[in-house]
Amino acid sequence: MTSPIETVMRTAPVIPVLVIDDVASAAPIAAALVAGGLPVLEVTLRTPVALDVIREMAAVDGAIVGAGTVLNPAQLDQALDAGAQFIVSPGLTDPLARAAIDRQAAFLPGIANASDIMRGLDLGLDRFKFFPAESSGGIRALRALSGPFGDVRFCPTGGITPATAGEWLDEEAVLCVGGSWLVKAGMDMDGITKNAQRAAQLRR
Ligand SMILES: O=C(O)C(=O)C[C@H](O)[C@H](O)COP(=O)(O)O
Repeated sequence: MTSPIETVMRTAPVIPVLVIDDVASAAPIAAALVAGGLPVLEVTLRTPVALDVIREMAAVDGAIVGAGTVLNPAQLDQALDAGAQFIVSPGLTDPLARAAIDRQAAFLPGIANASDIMRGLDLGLDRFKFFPAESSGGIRALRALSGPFGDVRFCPTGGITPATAGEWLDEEAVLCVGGSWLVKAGMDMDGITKNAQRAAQLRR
């Protein structure tokens, strides 16, 4: 059976990683990304308004909104209460993983090495964010990890660019990639939609 997080990972080739400071921009940005063909959105809990941003974006037609930078069970619960449909963490801790499993949340924890993956497998998890992807060894590291862990699938994130995303997506172990390049401060909505359109065409 396809797990809820795998369904999210297979929905679009690229997950925009969003750091939004201004709640008023949330719905227009989400709509611009959805219009460009990227409905899966990761709102990082890096700004004080992130939970409000999740609420606003979750109300946008077609958007599948998750929370990123979720570090502990308290943040997990806040994000789920705000309407997050999936939960992303830069790492993997027992308390967070157990809480995510307990809440039946679609959960994408970060891993960077074999030991992280093994802890995840022990908890029953086999879909991971590979973070930080480029500085942890890039595609060569991912291929090496896929040897012993052939059934594990990844969303590499961290250092991925429009120029390299396609190479990552060519890897069998990669279901999608994450990146912050789609939305940067000062971009207008047309620019965001164009970025999304280019990224959406990267599907294998
Ligand atoms: O805050 C978090 O927990 C994260 O999710 C980290 C982000 O995924 C990366 O910072 C995105 O990496 P870039 O695309 O290289 O900017």
